[in-house]
Amino acid sequence: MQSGLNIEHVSVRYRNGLEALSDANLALPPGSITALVGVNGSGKSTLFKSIMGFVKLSAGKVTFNNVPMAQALKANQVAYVPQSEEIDWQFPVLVEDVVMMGRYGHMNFLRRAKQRDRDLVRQALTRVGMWSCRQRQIGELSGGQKKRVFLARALAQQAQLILLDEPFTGVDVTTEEQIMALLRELRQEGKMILVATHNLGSVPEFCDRAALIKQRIIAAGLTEQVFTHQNLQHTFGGVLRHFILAGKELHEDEDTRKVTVISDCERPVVMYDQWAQTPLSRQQKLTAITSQSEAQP
Ligand SMILES: Nc1ncnc2c1ncn2[C@@H]1O[C@H](COP(=O)(O)OP(=O)(O)OP(=O)(O)O)[C@@H](O)[C@H]1O
Repeated sequence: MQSGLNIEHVSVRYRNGLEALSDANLALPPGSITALVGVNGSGKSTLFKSIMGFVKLSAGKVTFNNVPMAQALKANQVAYVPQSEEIDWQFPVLVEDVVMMGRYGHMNFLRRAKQRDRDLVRQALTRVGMWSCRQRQIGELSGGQKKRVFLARALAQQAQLILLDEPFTGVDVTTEEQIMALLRELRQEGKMILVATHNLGSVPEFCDRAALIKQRIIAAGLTEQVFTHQNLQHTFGGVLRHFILAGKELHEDEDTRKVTVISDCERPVVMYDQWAQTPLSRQQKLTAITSQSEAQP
């Protein structure tokens, strides 16, 4: 079997009888960032919870580097950054204490931090640009700052597999780009990252792989192979909007290439002709979207 994360034939049925995941299969190789994309209620969080052992599997198994997931979790190899709504921000705790929680699994039951733990907390907070906020209460921070603190906790944990549930919700473009840059660095270091996101437009920018989910994994693999119009349409059904821009609406010269814009209402995916050919810059994307709205009265 391949090293990395392997999810094989996993099904999850909640107590109310709803089958949120059905025969899901997904593999994450070392040194990769995989986007997990699907509509609300398609099973993204349930998939995370089944990796973390928070829900009982009704069928299938999850392994990490060829050992059962429970063993990998015990060895602190997995960090989970949940959706912001799942965290109690009223809980009075300092930023540096949140990050130190990433070290708990490496400490004995007395949870007394050693110098190495403190060094890793400092390095992690510095890396996400939050060291100067270390003495602040977590609840006082902005949405983007909170996300960075939770990312720092995952860094301090030195996890091999990092699960991020909607890391870009409520985050400005600068913070989004900082988070993406950090994730790329982590990929270089050989880590595996699974990111649930509704931000379709950012997926080709930083995810080398993608998995489309709708109770089952509809398609998974290299982003350019998975992120096709047909697969996205199947995943999003009627929710998806799709425009093709060409001719005078797009070009003032003889360039005949088309731009395809696919959106589920957050940031759209923009493809210039054959999409793997020419990734567009942010400015080009904005221009394309503006041209579209001007072109459609
Ligand atoms: N604890 C639970 N008990 C019963 N049903 C649940 C429970 N948690 C989730 N569900 C249901 O399982 C399905 C999948 O939910 P899940 O939270 O995994 O979706 P999601 O893709 O993460 O959605 P979103 O994009 O809105 O975060 C939904 O129909 C949801 O209502």
